[in-house]
Amino acid sequence: MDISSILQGGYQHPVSRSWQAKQQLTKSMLMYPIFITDDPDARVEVPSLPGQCRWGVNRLEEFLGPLVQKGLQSVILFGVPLKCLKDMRGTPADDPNGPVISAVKKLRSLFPDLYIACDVCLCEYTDHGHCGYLNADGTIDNTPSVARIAEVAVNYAKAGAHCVAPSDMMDGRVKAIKRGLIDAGFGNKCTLMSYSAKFASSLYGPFRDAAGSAPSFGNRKCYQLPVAARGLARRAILRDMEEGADIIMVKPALPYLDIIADAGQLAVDHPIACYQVSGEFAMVHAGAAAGVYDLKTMAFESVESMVRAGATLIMTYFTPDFLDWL
Ligand SMILES: NCC[C@H](CC(=O)O)[C@@H](CN)CCC(=O)O
Ligand SMILES: [Zn+2]
Repeated sequence: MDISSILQGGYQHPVSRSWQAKQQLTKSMLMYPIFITDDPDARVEVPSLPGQCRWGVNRLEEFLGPLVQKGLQSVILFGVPLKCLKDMRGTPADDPNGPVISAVKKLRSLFPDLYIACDVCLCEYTDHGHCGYLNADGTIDNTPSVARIAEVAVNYAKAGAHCVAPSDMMDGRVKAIKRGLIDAGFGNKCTLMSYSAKFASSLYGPFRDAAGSAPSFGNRKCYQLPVAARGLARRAILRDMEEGADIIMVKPALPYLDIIADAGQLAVDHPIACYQVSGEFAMVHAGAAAGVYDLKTMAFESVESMVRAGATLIMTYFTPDFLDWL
């Protein structure tokens, strides 16, 4: 046999196999999405998201303390207000006493080294459940939506967030947020992580259950990207880079590894993030429960594919598990 035919000698041992990955998954690459509700003492399990809960601010130390001890380095907050009065502009989004701003302040004091990102969107706070303002005909009214998203982002930065992450997909929101952060004196203090290539995926269901954020009518196909739209994703990534995004995110992740790879080539000097969304997480659990594969093995296989595609920051609900497994 020709010498060039022999590859197995390079990975016959677990140690030499570990060297074959260009980048290893590490704890610092994991950002944990967490749900904060407006009952301060709540701990409410989310049936469609195995092991995940909606937490009240008074329970955050009990929830995150052990994870911080195991090496948790970053979280991204999602507000789940159940007692607020939702309206067409998403007024509760930046309520100074609301779940997100209260949690940012609490976490900053509890865990000074924890990196705190805030998802910025209106869908959890609008009475219609869309991510922006609506025109009378039900279409997105982009300009006022962008102004409101920027206002919410700046208020999260003022509350102490290290990062704001607009998941709304309104056109031009990155530039508006960046301008707002600069004008408020946070341009050099708060990271802007943009959900640049975010697709109108069918994999958001469990999240919408958890957050109560499903649109009351229609869908998000006029502002989230068409699932087959590689060109639009590339254009959105380039646009957000130009508008001042510090981190570029692709979402969902596993069905979009090609987009993650594209992002790494287009935004070669930016960190590339990806979000293993709720439906992906539920799928991995469902397959394991059905006996198709071992849960831990599949969790690693799915997330390591995102690392291989070029992601250096991964939002995943498996974060607590990986803190034990890594
Ligand atoms: N701002 C929209 C929320 C959005 C998807 C959606 O409901 O359209 C995601 C949160 N950023 C869902 C994330 C997930 O499914 O885990
Ligand atoms: Zn939204």
